[in-house]
Amino acid sequence: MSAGSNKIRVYVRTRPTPNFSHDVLKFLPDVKTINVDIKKDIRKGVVNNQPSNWSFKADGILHNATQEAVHDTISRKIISRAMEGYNGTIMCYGQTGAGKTFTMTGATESYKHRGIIPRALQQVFREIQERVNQAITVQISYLEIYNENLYDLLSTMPDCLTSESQMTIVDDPPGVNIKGLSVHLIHNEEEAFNLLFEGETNRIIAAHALNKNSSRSHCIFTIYLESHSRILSNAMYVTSKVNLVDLAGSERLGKTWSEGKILNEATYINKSLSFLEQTILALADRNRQHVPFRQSKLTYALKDSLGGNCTTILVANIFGEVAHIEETLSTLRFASRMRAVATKPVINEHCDPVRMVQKLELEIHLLKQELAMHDILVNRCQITYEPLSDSQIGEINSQVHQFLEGTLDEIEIINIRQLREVFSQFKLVLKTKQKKLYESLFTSDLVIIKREAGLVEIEGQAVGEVDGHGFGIEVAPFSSKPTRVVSYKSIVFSPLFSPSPKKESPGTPSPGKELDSRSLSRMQPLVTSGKDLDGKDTMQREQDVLSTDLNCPDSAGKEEHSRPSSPPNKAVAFEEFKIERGCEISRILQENKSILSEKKRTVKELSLRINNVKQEIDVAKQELEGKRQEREEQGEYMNDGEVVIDEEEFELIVKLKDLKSRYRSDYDTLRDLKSEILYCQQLVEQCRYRLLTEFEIWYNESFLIPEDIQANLKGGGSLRPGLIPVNRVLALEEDDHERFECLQQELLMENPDSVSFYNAKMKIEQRVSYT
Ligand SMILES: Nc1ncnc2c1ncn2[C@@H]1O[C@H](COP(=O)(O)OP(=O)(O)OP(=O)(O)O)[C@@H](O)[C@H]1O
Repeated sequence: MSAGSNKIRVYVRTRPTPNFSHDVLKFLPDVKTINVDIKKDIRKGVVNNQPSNWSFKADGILHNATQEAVHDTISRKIISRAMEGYNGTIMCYGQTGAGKTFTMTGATESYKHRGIIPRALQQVFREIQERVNQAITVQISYLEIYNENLYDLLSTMPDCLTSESQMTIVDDPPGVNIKGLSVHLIHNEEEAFNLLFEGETNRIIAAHALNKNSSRSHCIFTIYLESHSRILSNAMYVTSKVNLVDLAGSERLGKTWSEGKILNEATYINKSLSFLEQTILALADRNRQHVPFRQSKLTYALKDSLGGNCTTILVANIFGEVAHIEETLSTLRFASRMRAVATKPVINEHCDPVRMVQKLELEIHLLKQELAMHDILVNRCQITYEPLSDSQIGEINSQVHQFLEGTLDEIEIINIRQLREVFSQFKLVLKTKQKKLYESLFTSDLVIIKREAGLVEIEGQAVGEVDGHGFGIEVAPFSSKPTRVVSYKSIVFSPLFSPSPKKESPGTPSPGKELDSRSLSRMQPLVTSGKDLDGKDTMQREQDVLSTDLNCPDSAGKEEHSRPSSPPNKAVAFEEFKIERGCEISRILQENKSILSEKKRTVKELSLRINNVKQEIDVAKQELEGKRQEREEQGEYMNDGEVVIDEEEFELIVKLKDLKSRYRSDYDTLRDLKSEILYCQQLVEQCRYRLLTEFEIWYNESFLIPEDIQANLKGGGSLRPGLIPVNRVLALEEDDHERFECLQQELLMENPDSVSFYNAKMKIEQRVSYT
């Protein structure tokens, strides 16, 4: 959180003196402007043409101000903001003896004259008491920079383990830290003051002419604050640090009459202050890319405070006597430059990982309770929400496979975790399939493609074979299939009820498969089981054929002809039969044969086409394999884990897919056509059988069975055609005929339903006897 961009604020504080030069230093009524008017005779050695009037701007002038006023004006607000997470820095700059230490620390022997540090510490603990909703911890450290060396002013404390040599300045974003500097946790004012005074005692002080207690070093007293909310259970907390800096006095070496060690110190002090000034100049110059913080320990240690994310205030301590006007001018110039430096205070907010985990755990616990209550209300008590075990994941994997195979209708979703796992398993299956499919494009085995597509595996078979049943294109000729060869001589009588074709016979179209209805409708079955193709039942069609025969114009005439003394040649009679009495059956047979041969021709053409496609597939696969090898030899391009192929290879893959699609389509057509052919063959056979049977009946009746017996077989007679075996009928004497008639009547009386049974039995016997 940023509080916006600010400039370093500057306050001028004067050391009270009865000899204050009001003529030279004039504070304007706005209490922000200082005019310096130096009379030429005051500035000895100054060239006359140099300016002798200056005007300096400050954010406030604390002339003869009390310690309390100084604290109220300068440090109170910084401490308050530090409690909220903003860093703050207060620096005292000025010539030696101008009152820097007095401002910062104050007179340690006088409570009334205590400086900013003790007052800040007091304010911190008072605010802690007031901020009951915050748990604030306070720590302090006290660093001294003397002759470019770092010293821990609190290292003499019992709990301090740091030695001087271990301290280094570390630029550790977002701030600078003094590694090795002891930081002390304090719980109240008293502990804080103890440490302050301890530090003051350890401060290196060397007396010189201007200040008998002159501090010859830069001191940084730091207060560290960390604030957590007592109300909110969130894991956010703020930290801040307040640097209270008492710089060593700027001085003119000649003026302080320093010599020896003191002179050496003064050199260091002036050097570091000079670097501080250069740093300030660099910070104030917006065009400067580099700010030389590291050229002195002081600037490096104050890197955060100078132009960082910190509220910074400079106290320009001046000693307003005429004798110190040059130092005063120098201090005011420095202060003016400081006012040009921008700072950007930012709240230091952090997240406590431990508290965050605790908070989230608590929230999870509460949500689980809510969920459990919800499940009880909707009768889902058996549901658990723990992470899935390996066996549960395995079960989900199995369910997904069953679902995809169709053996499982649906996967019951019980919770989000399970749902996510289901999707994950689907993804896994999909990726595996994709990988296999891709690989299959480069294999020479067509079988893998068919398996992926859910088609029948035809590995090791000739093209056109189905499941190894030897249904080969141009491989297994139809003639090799068992066909019923009906001998002209073997059939002598037509059964009223011929055996029905088996429903599941190879030649019968499989259920759900539509045959070529146009060509099949032209096929004319003579005998089928139940209903035939045009909806007539078997008995009806049988009667139609018989009636066709009876209606034949020549047949009636033939009956009128006188019977020849000896039976004619059967072959000649058969040819005659086909033209006359059996003309209709013969015509149907010829039509069926013609349809059959047409379908066989189509099969032949289709087989040739399939073989050609197969050859094209083989060629395409060879080319694709060549491309793949070439790609592997030249090194493969990868993109997101996928192999990149060139356009030619892609076109080959597409072509191969197209050819395989055509192959599958033609293959399916061929399979259906083969079923139709087998069915047609059955019809042709049935037709042929019927023709021969009818001929035998006609031939027997016309030339072999005596006429008196035939009279009994006709309508109104006691015997019906086919009821009695011909050989037996022919062998019966008159009495036997009567007895047989009686026996038959008895049997029919006893069991009328036995007619069909005896009828069929007799026909078989008749056929055997004629054979
Ligand atoms: N505002 C003041 N009111 C009363 N006495 C003061 C004030 N400012 C300074 N003094 C006195 O002036 C003397 C010098 O002050 P101080 O030690 O604070 O100067 P300094 O700037 O810190 O000098 P140095 O840089 O040498 O340490 C001290 O004895 C101090 O008590």
